[in-house]
Amino acid sequence: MKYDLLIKDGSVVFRDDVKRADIAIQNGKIVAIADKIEEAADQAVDAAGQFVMPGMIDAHVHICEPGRTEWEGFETGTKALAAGGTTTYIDMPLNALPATTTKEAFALKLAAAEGKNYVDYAFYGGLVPGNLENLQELSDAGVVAYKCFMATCGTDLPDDFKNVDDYTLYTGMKKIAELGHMLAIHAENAEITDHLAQEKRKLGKVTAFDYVASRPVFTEVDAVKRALFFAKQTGCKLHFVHISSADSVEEIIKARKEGVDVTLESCPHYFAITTRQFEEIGPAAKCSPPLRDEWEQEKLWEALKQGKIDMLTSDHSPCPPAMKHSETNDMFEVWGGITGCQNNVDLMFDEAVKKRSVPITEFVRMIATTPAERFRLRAKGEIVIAKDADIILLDPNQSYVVKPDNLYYRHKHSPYIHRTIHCRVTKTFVRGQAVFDLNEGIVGRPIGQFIPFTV
Ligand SMILES: NC(=O)NC(NC(N)=O)C(=O)[O-]
Ligand SMILES: [Zn+2]
Ligand SMILES: [Zn+2]
Repeated sequence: MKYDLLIKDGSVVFRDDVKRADIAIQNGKIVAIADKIEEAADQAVDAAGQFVMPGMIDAHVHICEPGRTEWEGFETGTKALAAGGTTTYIDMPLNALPATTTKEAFALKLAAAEGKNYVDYAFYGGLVPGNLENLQELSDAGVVAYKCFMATCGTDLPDDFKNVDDYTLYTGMKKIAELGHMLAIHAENAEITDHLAQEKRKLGKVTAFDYVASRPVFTEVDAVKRALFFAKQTGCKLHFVHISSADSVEEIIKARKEGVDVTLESCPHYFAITTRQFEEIGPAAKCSPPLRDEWEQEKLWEALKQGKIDMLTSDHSPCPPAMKHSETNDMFEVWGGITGCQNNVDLMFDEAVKKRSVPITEFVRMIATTPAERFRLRAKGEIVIAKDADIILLDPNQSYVVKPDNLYYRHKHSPYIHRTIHCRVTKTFVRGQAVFDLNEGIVGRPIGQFIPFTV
């Protein structure tokens, strides 16, 4: 038997342990795992001294194509994902035009994505006021889940995404439950955050600290609690995106114990950047919910160490540089969204595994295994026989400084520029094919495939 690819001598991260092993790949699948595999292969990769793990499944990415490809397109966005160690991503239904809220918009997304992706991908559909009748057709088209905003969205063209009113949230959950689907929620109280922002701006209070103060933790907790209450009424399965506070985590876990089928994600920036650092970095670090102070961040780290964070996602929400600039230094004016997906695996490995001794199996659970299970990407998320060979190599001892030149994004701004990261993704394989190699950069063709979802 001649294999297509052998990955030899690495420290392989399995579900429950890390073991030195060889991995054989044939036709894009993992076909053998053993201490030593002696058979021949077309290609052999020496992974000695490196961790071999499943590629990240980034369940929260905003590719802005079609319609706003000048913000970020499939090609540039997925090169960045591949270079950062992501092998599958789920695209959010907003920032492209039109927003993915009808089957027609879904078809436009699918067509625009064809032949441009370096990693595999699935799509979210949107729940917005007025599209209840479109939820079934989006399910039929293959969306992996639905997404809604309880906060006000940052874009406002006619074809853009709109946040839900209570009626839409409630009836949407009922319908999504009937469809056997899941609703993902951006949970912040729109009315309070909008009014606090207006108050601040009226007083000329427009710094990073003022922006953060306009979106206090309780506005996230409030939205989380209300959504959980609606979930209890409707039986809808929920997933909370980009949770920024330990208080929200606790509410979600409490509801889970009470029987709600609910998960949550958080993002590297909530663990790696504080409000004070946001003030120093400037608009590149603006996002919503905002980056929290040291005390809140420490509580979130505690939650992570206790295994309460189901998954990590990038919330890669890019924009052109002009939108991250304000003539009057008004933090409310600039785009809220972080360009960061390329550094997520190594940054979080550095912060969690290296600096805070989080077990590497826990890290892999958060970046790959749980997202695969929750979004039912059945061929993905784990190094076991018969799964797709979506595999990355990570060198735990290679430090580097993030520089614009290394970034594949359409626009090379990111809050992590100038940051030293003490480990590095060195190779990325999607279904056994190399898409990134540290020495050569992006390699091969855009081989990424759409993963249609069936309930
Ligand atoms: N329109 C956006 O991309 N928004 C995103 N922006 C952030 N997180 O700042 C998001 O996920 O809410
Ligand atoms: Zn959001
Ligand atoms: Zn987002």
